[in-house]
Amino acid sequence: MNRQQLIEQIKLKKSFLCVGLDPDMEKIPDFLKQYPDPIFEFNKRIIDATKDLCVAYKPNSAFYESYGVKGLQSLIATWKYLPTDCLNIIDAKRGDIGNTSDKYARAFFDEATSGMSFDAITVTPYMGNDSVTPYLKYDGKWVIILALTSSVGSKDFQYLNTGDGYLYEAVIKKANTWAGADRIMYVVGATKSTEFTDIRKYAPANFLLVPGVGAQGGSLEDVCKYGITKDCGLLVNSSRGIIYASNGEDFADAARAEALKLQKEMQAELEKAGII
Ligand SMILES: O=C(O)c1cc(=O)[nH]c(=O)n1[C@@H]1O[C@H](COP(=O)(O)O)[C@@H](O)[C@H]1O
Repeated sequence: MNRQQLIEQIKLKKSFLCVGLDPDMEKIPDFLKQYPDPIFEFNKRIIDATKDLCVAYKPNSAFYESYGVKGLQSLIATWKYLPTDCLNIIDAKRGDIGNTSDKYARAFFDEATSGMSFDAITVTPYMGNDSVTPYLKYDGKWVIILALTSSVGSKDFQYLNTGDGYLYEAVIKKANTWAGADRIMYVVGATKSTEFTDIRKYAPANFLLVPGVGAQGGSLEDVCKYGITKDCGLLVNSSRGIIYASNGEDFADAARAEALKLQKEMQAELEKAGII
């Protein structure tokens, strides 16, 4: 899905919600465990219940890899099931030397090799240009670079003063030279909403993937106040707040209710910004 298609979906669905698919066997409802692939069954029902309310899905690879071969099978089945009118993001947070990054890019972008071809991947920029550019060789695919994360640990490195601003600012300035706003997004945590004004100085047009609302306590209103652009420019993710709204038989309905609450708030923000 390209930038224009993403913007169209945001306007059509009046939403910039990304649903995080972080399935955990200890948290999914017990009755699903009778199915041959409980994780896929869980995801399938979450997707069915939310697909008209969101514009993106983000499976986090750790929640699949931790179950070994079976987990990867669940991830592939989930990727195949994701609706084509939603951007699908693999949250893999990879970063390695060039030839290794080539392999990671194949793992997540090359269906003929791995059985999966996501639209976008999260990557860590720490190893620099040659660790990121292999993903950009895939036409039309997005690279989502960690800039300022929602985590407490963001202060350890991302806020280091380089003498010319914070390290996270240097990351954005440098990554902007690798590709434009039609190929690169940045991760900025919702818990860092006051920094959005600063980030918009360096990334005025890029979409920002914003995790951290819901379970981590970030405010959607503040994110929009400082981060929204004329094209919206935001994909706000919630994982646990939606998918674990209930662990009973009603889990999909409960997930829908939480997604609907966020979609309504997003609609109001899009109207306030004059986007719809
Ligand atoms: O890259 C991410 O998606 C990410 C970056 C970040 O700074 N913080 C963060 O929480 N995430 C991911 O976003 C999701 C947040 O999940 P919830 O806190 O349950 O909504 C998890 O999959 C995290 O790994």
